Amino acid sequence: MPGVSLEARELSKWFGSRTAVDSVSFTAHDGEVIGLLGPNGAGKTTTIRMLSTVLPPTGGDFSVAGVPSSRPADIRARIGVLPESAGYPMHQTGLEYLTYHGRLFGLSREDARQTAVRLLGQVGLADRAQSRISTYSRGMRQRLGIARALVNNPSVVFLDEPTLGLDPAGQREILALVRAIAEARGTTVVLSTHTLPEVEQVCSSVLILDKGRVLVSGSVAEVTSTEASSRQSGHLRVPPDQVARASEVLRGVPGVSVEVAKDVVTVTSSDGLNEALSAVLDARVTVLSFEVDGVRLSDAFLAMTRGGVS
Ligand SMILES: Nc1ncnc2c1ncn2[C@@H]1O[C@H](COP(=O)(O)OP(=O)(O)OP(=O)(O)O)[C@@H](O)[C@H]1O
Repeated sequence: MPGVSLEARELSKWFGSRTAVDSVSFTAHDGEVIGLLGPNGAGKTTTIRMLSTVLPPTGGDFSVAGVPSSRPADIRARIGVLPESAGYPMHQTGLEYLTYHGRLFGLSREDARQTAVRLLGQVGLADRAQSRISTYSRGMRQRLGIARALVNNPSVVFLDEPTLGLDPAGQREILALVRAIAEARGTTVVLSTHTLPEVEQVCSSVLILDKGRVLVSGSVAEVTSTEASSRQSGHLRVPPDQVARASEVLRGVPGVSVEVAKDVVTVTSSDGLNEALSAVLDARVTVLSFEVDGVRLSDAFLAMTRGGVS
């Protein structure tokens, strides 16, 4: 069983009378990629800023690799951060930049340089090590930022919207990198995003925030199955001359809503679809096919935040 790398207990932050984060609790393990998901203003960045010791919590506490939040300097030695909008010294090369940060963490000149070379290789920037950062694309700068977050070999890495503003290829590269960091190094990655498919692709667990509160947390599979059990849709294909009969029968089943497009009848029910299908068969309608939708995390998220996502 992997060890606990991050534990937040009732973490809260108020700005004046505004509650940005409200009693957030969760646990993350070594090698886990945990997605912080939520609409604008949900409290994702504030949560990351507290966990990375930039902002003191108003209430609650947390620990990183067993180090309590009352020791922020020791926590900073064990974490890496890619902030939402990271700035870079454009005149430096990638190699100089990472070497400098290695030195800040107390590495010798030679160790810092070796670490920088290794990390540049890991993030796919080996061939641009000697180029000035000003010549890097946005995706390359994000990868450099991730390399910087790994300089001190952290237990936990926080990535605040790492794919924001990247094209699909750039997004894919970052997500592959996130996966590699968690798998190869056993690092815990906390990744905040608005982009739902991103969580489905790369995260093992998810924390959905809305208005500062945790709406739901758990593995991606658990969160989607919670939603799946509460609402299900299926697509019924029948011969064209039986579509009207099928939809009439289905409209008579309690709790079922029906939409018809050509010869496909889409059935949605909060009580499962067995009763709807039985009613159609009892009415001797010929069923050519019946396909139940898989519920995606995006459906769960949209249902839970009532559409509050861009
Ligand atoms: N320094 C601050 N002073 C006052 N209010 C703040 C401050 N920082 C954040 N807030 C408020 O806290 C709430 C949560 O903001 P936060 O930036 O954490 O959300 P978010 O989920 O990261 O949003 P986004 O996806 O837009 O980045 C918002 O209502 C925001 O206006």
